[in-house]
Amino acid sequence: MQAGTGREARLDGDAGARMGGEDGTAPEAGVFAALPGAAADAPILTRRVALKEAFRRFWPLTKGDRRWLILVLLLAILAALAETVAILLFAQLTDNALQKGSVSAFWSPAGKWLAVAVAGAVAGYLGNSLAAWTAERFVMRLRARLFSHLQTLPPHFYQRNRHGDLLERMTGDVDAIEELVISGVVEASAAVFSALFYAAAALWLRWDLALVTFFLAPLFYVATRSFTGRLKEVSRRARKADGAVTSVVEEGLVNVVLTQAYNRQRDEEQRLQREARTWLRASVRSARLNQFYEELVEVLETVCVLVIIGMGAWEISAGRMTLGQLLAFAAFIGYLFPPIRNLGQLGLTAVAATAGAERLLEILDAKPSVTDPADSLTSASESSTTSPAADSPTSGAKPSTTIPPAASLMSTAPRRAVGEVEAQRVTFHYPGSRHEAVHDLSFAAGPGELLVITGPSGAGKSTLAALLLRFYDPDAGSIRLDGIPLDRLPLAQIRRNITLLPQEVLVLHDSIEQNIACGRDNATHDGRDNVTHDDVVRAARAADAHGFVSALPDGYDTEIAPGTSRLSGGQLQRIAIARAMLRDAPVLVLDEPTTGLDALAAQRILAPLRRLAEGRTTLVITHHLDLAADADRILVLDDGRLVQSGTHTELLQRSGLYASLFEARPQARNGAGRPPARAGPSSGGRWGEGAPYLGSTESGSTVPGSTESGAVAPGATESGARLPEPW
Ligand SMILES: Nc1ncnc2c1ncn2[C@@H]1O[C@H](COP(=O)(O)OP(=O)(O)OP(=O)(O)O)[C@@H](O)[C@H]1O
Repeated sequence: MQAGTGREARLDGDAGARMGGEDGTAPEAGVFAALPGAAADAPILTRRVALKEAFRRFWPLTKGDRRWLILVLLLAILAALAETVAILLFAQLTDNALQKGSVSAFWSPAGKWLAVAVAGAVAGYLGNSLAAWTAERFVMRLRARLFSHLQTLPPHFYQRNRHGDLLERMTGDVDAIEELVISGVVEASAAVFSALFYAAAALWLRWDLALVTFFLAPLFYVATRSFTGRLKEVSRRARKADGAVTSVVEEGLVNVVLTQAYNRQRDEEQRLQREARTWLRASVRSARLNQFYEELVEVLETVCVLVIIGMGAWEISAGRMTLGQLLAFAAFIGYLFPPIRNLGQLGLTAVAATAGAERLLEILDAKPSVTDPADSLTSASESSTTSPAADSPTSGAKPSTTIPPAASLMSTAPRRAVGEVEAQRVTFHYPGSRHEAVHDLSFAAGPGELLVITGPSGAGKSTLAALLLRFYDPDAGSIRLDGIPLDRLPLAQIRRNITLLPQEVLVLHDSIEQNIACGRDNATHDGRDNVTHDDVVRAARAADAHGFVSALPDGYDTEIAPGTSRLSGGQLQRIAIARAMLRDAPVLVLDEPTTGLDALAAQRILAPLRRLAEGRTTLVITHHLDLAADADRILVLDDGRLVQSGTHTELLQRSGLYASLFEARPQARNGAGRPPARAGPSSGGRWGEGAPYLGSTESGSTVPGSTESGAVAPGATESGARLPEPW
């Protein structure tokens, strides 16, 4: 509940200018001044927000706590009233007890003074405690609101905005808004009431002297006004500088391995120093401005006090005033200064907080790229008879020929889809980019089918995965699940039925058990509502993860965290497979499941992947063409277009991109380009199961040279040096 000087003291000079360009953060406003809602398409843009608008946008968050705010105000009024009465009692004591030297005249006013002081102290204590509680609740609510909004924003929003800056917005800027909306309102109201009481008491004592003093009040106003503009600018830059420093620190921590491996410590330190210098300049400038303002107000107060004492001396000498009255009058005027000074300071704090408001509104105004369809519940019956694609504004596709009854999928209740996936003439470009990442792409896949999607880097494979999960809607064409366009399905329903295994295994900061359990919907971070330990172990066994997890000292309770995982890439991949097993969705999208794994580790995840894919519609995005050999169909993409489709054998027979990619793969370049034979009945299925060097499985077969615990057996290396054959 401080008037904000402490926070501003951390602010900076010219961070904004730098951040606009080189370091990839939000540019200054000017030509970039953004329309509300446009921010998801580009780095967050700065839109100037007036104090009134900032207040209007955030005030609704106080709903539910407004009665407490009123109580805080009443307590503040009570405390100010107690202070006023105490000063009057002090005047009484001076005149009746001190000046006359009468001890008997001391007790009554002294007793009253003590009672009033205690009442004031209780009111002050309760008021401040309640104010702090309300303020923190506001902060929690605002942070939750921001966090939940951030979670709806599309992947490119995070690619284009620095995480550190977003973190700073979630912390520093949220605090600034609290100072504006809660502390600001409470302190300003308390200051107004205190000022009114003291002014009224001063007028009551000597209205003529009081009026003379009040004439000096505009001086305070002028002083405050002259600082407002400058402080707002410095605060705006400082908030950005805070974000830049946090970003550099966060990126430094994430990239610590790169930093150490490439001896980049000095570069990183210099980067931090550059941002810190910018922050330092703003911080010092802000502190100087605030201090200058404080000192100016002190001088003005001294002028006022000297005027009062001068007038008081004249009045006492003329016998028109007692010493007690003069002291009380001086006290009231003296007490009047802090609330007035507070009001001025609060004005500056509020102005500074608008810089934080601008940064938060930029996030809140960024729109998710996709939302739940408004009519997903009501249109269930209609969608079973006509093609919803026909009237979908985003769809340029022809109506689907067969639309199955879809009511179950259209409902928000978790229902299992059959798993028919169909893309119809899908075209898409990323927001802010002119290049079409996917162009006129069509394909279909059903349960039990394995589709491999391959192509050179940048061909649009991962984009297709993003479209399938409906992170984005196509610009033209449609993607359907069980015949229903994705944009007609609730998002939760799509993601319940289509599981994505992204390239990079995503890990929660939690136990391995929870990292697997979170695959099931509503399995909370710390609760296991609908997942038992046995479920987790079963999934881990099927993913060939149980062995190495059990071998860890803390087993399933072993804590892992993003970026600091104690597990190898292959082990993490198997945790992700166990998670997907538990999720048990009818459609699977595997984006480069073997990325970053050496040949042996890649081989070890094939069997669990095969078990995972069983009976599901599986789309595997991969450069790893040995995975493609057993696919039912291979789609070859190039520059967003489908250029070839067929089985491995068919595509090899036709010369074309697939054959070139297959020939160019590392194993082929090493002179071992023999395509793996399609698994026959004896080998038991797809993806090389039954190959002699296949990784160990929970059923007990063991890979030569490797152990289930992840340890490397004698004579073999993790890099697969002993791998007998290319696969
Ligand atoms: N967020 C984005 N904003 C703009 N363009 C993007 C974005 N993400 C990808 N692209 C572009 O879309 C095209 C397809 O990218 P995509 O990541 O889908 O390729 P890919 O085939 O998965 O590549 P890789 O095999 O290297 O992962 C590329 O030209 C890429 O530059």
